[in-house]
Amino acid sequence: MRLGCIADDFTGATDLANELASRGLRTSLLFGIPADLDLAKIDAVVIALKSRSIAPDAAAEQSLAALRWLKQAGCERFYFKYCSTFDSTDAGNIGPVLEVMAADLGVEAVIACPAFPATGRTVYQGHLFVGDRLLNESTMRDHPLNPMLDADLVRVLQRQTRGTVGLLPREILAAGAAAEAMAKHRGAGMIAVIADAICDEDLALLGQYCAGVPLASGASGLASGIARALAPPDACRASAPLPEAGASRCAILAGSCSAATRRQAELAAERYPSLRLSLRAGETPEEVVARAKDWIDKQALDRPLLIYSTATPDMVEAQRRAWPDGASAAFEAILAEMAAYLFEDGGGALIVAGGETSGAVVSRLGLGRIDIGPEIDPGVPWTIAARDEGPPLLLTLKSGNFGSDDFFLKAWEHLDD
Ligand SMILES: Nc1ncnc2c1ncn2[C@@H]1O[C@H](COP(=O)(O)OP(=O)(O)O)[C@@H](O)[C@H]1O
Ligand SMILES: O=C(O)[C@@H](O)C(=O)COP(=O)(O)O
Repeated sequence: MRLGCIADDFTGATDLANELASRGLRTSLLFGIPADLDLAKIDAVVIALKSRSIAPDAAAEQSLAALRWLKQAGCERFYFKYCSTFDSTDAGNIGPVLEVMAADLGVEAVIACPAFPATGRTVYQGHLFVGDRLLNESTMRDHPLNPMLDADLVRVLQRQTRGTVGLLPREILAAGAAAEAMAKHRGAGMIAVIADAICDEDLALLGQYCAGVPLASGASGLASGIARALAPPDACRASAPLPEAGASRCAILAGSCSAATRRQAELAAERYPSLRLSLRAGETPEEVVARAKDWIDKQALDRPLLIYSTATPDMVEAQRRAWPDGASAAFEAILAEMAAYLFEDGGGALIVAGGETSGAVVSRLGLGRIDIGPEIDPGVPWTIAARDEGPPLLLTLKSGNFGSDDFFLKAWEHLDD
């Protein structure tokens, strides 16, 4: 049974592929829809889209194209991966994408569960917690693109869908009555059902149910539960060894303004040469790129460089006042140019922090697929991107809110092991 997955951003896609690989599924991670691919030895395919924060129609259209490609590639079970903090707005894009995928597969009552206990995301009575806080009381309320102001996921998803959204409470799951309850939801014509899960055992139970139906959705925690049901019980992690990074460049490019990345960047700035980016009033992104290139040219390349636009909510607000015309998109483009300047000709090791930022960087570098390597922290592996010419690029796409405070330091230590 081959699993076909669509992820709505690039860090989410590596997180998902990392979980599937750690359950023993031989997983291929593709950026966009490939022209062709040999899937002979592949158990799971993840297509990464940059569809989280685009217009809902475009997200639905791209996801449908990916779903059709996965079907034709022999996948029989499908998974839609979104953020464990349910990043979306009242317009979408979780609801519109779910509806279009469900319609294409002819299914109702799709499970939606963003729980990922390894990173503190749990769902209880349909409410999403980040650590010990409700979602709307967590730092996600200040996200620059998708501020999350409501923790009641039934309500949140209902605002994004035409069909009705229901709830599968933990009590029913724990009593082994999920299949029966879901049959009733399907009979009632529900489009999606938010499922509770507060631990990996809940996700294993939910995964057993989801492995038997065509479509499920959530973060990488539920995908791991599904992989657990699909993989042989004695399977071990299916990931690639890291090749030598070589003597070439190392850099951290951070565009995430999430709390974890702010702490990580602060610590790394004490250790490595660092450049904080900002857009002054009246300045063009090209001028910022030129300044940053000058700075890079003056650095020795024997230590990682940190280049970041990471900022506190107050700084983001001030930045938007100084540069009201799309500062977020501009920083994505600037960091993508930095990646191209440093890594276009292959080789080296690059960490990118932030989902949208990763999408911009990977697209600028023209990477088509990567292999999953060893895990650094929950949800964040090193990956290996083969290039047409020269040595591969070692790449980490770090979700904004993932990783310990010393993540950036720890990631390089992995390469020295
Ligand atoms: N100083 C800043 N001011 C305004 N927007 C910023 C700033 N720095 C980064 N951004 C933008 O914030 C967004 C962060 O999103 P993303 O990269 O997905 O991070 P995360 O993984 O934390 O969600 C990006 O669009 C990025 O360009
Ligand atoms: O599920 C998660 O939290 C991550 O896999 C993810 O999607 C993170 O997105 P960003 O925070 O935008 O990097």
